[in-house]
Amino acid sequence: MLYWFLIIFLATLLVKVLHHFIFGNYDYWKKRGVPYIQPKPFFGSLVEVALGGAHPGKYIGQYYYKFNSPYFGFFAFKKPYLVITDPELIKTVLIRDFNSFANRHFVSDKKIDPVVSNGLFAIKNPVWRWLRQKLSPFLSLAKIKLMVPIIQECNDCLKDYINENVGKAVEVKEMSAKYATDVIVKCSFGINSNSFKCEDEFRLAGKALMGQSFMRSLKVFSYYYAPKLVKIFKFRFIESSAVEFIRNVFLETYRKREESGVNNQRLDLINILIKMRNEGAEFDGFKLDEDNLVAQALTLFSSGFEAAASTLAFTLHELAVNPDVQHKLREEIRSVTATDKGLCFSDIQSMKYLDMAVSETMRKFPAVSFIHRECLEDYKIPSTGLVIQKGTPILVGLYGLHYDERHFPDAQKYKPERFSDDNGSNITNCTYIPFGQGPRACIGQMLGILLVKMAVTEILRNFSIERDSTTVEPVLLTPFPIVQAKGGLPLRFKHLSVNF
Ligand code: HEM
Repeated sequence: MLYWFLIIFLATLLVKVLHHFIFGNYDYWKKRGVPYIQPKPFFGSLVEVALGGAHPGKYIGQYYYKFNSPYFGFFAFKKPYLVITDPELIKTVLIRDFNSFANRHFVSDKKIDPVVSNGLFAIKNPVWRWLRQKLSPFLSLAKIKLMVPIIQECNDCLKDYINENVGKAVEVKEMSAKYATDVIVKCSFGINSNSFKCEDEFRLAGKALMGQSFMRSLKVFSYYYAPKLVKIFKFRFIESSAVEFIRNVFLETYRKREESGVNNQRLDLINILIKMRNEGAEFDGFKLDEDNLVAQALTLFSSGFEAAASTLAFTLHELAVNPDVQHKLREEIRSVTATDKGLCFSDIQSMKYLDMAVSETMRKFPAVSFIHRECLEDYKIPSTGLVIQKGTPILVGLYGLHYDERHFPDAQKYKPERFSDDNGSNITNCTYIPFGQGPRACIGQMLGILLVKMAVTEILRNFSIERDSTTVEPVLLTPFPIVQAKGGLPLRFKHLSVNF
């Protein structure tokens, strides 16, 4: 009798343990009355994404219409995540109650990746707030204006490159990545990376950062959705070769600059970091030692060039497949800029249609799919009473938000007019957030926009942009976490018959 009792007891225990291992707490959202994406045993709700069958932003985005709720849940393996969809709630999380959500949900483990974890993107509050305040002067409006001549030099290289390739199919994503690399490296470090002239090491480092290999995608996926895999396999977010290259270049430039003395007129990133270090800046045990200096340089480079390149490439694509928009934009550029002169900041700022076109690109193809936050203390949502538990990852999905027909009717269409003075003022707050929102929004927004606008202006002043026979429209996104078009973005450039 005892024997049978023991067997039944052990069998029940085994079933329970197995059930927990496979299904975890998959009733977590149900118990709280939150609609959720049904999980698959063990893997959770993102199996299709993890297996490379769907772009994460588009995959999560499709559920915006399925649930009539200000939020919905999903499971990454067994961990519950909350996606917030209601603009008021997004405003509450990103701005109003920011202190309860100040950190990005992203692995930040100094033992596994000391460089990335100490960079502005990954570092946790309160060190984050202190660091952000210190780095902000590098990307202030006054500094951005001083960067115009530097960007113009990179623009000239871009123009030469297109001139050499007129009439041929040009992969504009790669072209835009070269240009954005040159701009960010020159503005941050004062170095010419010359990506158009040779397969420069900065460009190679960029490719290592943003490549779409299986391993790269797995690492990016794990940093957001499978932190345990990061810990078990000690995944470094960025390839060691890329880190080493940037470290060497950065420190060499840093030391040379330190020896020659800081020129206060030229407050690029290196000079700002030298000043901070000389002032003995330190907060809560966080010091600007060499590793932490390199971390900031690498973070700005890696966060900046891909997003800006993606925005530029998709803008060029949309201009090629919407010739009426291209024509209208060229007319505006023609009316504002002089033929024989470089571009100036006020010209760029004064072009309303240019701003509308770039804004519409960032609505249709936000370079970053999700805004990630982590709940830092149990938090009761005022409007519904749901308590978000401490440690819960919160997502705002830009592909859901920007394609929501209630806010952007005919959302699949490229319509810069959505952002005209008349229409733009009707856009509901926090339904259009390509740079995120609140204190932790993109620090490089002004530089990113400026470099995109200057390139578009220079290209349209000199060339017409046309489809190639291999251009795919509508664009399909690859299933990788980094936003990329399937089959690339091939286009052709022609000289304008009447130059201006
Ligand atoms: C068109 C170009 C760009 C787009 C669309 C873009 C988009 C974004 C987005 C969506 C975020 C997350 C914001 C949030 O969590 O609320 C972000 C963060 C960030 N971006 Fe950008 N970005 C661009 C250009 C740049 C550039 C040029 C730089 C640097 C030179 C840069 C540096 C950063 C950094 C460091 C962060 C983390 C900020 C923090 O946590 O305090 N970005 N960006």
